[in-house]
Amino acid sequence: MRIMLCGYGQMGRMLAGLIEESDDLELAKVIDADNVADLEGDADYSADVIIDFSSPAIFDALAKYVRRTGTALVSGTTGYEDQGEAIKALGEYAPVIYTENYSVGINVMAQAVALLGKLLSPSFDVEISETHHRYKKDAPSGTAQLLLRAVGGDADLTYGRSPNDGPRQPGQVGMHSLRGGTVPGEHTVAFFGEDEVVEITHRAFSRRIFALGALTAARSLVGHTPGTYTFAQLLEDN
Ligand SMILES: NC(=O)C1=CN([C@@H]2O[C@H](COP(=O)(O)OP(=O)(O)OC[C@H]3O[C@@H](n4cnc5c(N)ncnc54)[C@H](OP(=O)(O)O)[C@@H]3O)[C@@H](O)[C@H]2O)C=CC1
Ligand SMILES: O=C(O)C1=N[C@H](C(=O)O)C[C@H](O)C1
Repeated sequence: MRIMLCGYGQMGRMLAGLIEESDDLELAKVIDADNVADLEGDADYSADVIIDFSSPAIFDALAKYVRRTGTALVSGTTGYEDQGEAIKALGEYAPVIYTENYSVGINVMAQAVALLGKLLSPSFDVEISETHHRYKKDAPSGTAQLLLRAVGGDADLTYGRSPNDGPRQPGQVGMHSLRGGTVPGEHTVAFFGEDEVVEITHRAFSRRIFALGALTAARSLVGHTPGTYTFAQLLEDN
């Protein structure tokens, strides 16, 4: 399977290493900030799939390429205003998957959190916290927003605490971001009740889980007709 990588940062380089080590994968092209123009004109790198871990800034050029060539797209880039909705719309032209997190653990945690939200709301207050490495550009993380959707939170009611905020308002969901060191990604959803707390945490010990998840999605996506697929659907193929 021929893979075009968009973004050659921490994720892009890890994916390139895994492609190099594998027998069935081949690197067709690398697009980075300095050669985005390579996507334009009549360029076609005969890739079976594009894997994108870059920046929302690439979206227009990438979308044009997908519409023109119909190449399957696995996208994990976060920081989009609309959390990937525009990427998902490319499903009209190619098989597409967008998720803010390609780990199996977060996929299952989102389902667990949805159940806890249903069982514990509205009497329990919900707070979401995430910790990432010092280089991460966006906050809150895409995964924190995925978990907020899962727990049934309303984005208009999210807040971060500051000194004069006063008491916590009913129905609000706290979103808290910590940045430092080399943490690949930690997410906690806490449900605070009267004299009790339920917490569920996912810790990534390496970016490898995201890269392997993206490759699993890519292998599965390539056999599909145009459309938008979820990570859960593609995992079922394995
Ligand atoms: N869904 C998931 O499971 C995961 C998602 N992510 C997300 O993936 C993205 C990348 O993460 P990571 O690799 O750690 O970040 P890095 O900052 O290490 O890498 C980003 C790469 O994208 C490049 N880039 C920046 N702007 C553009 C552009 N306009 N066009 C093409 N390339 C561009 C950067 O180039 P340059 O260095 O020259 O600026 C860099 O090579 C982030 O949004 C992150 O949140 C990360 C891990 C897992
Ligand atoms: O930037 C990262 O590193 C990560 N970003 C994703 C996010 O924003 O949720 C996924 C993972 O947590 C790592």
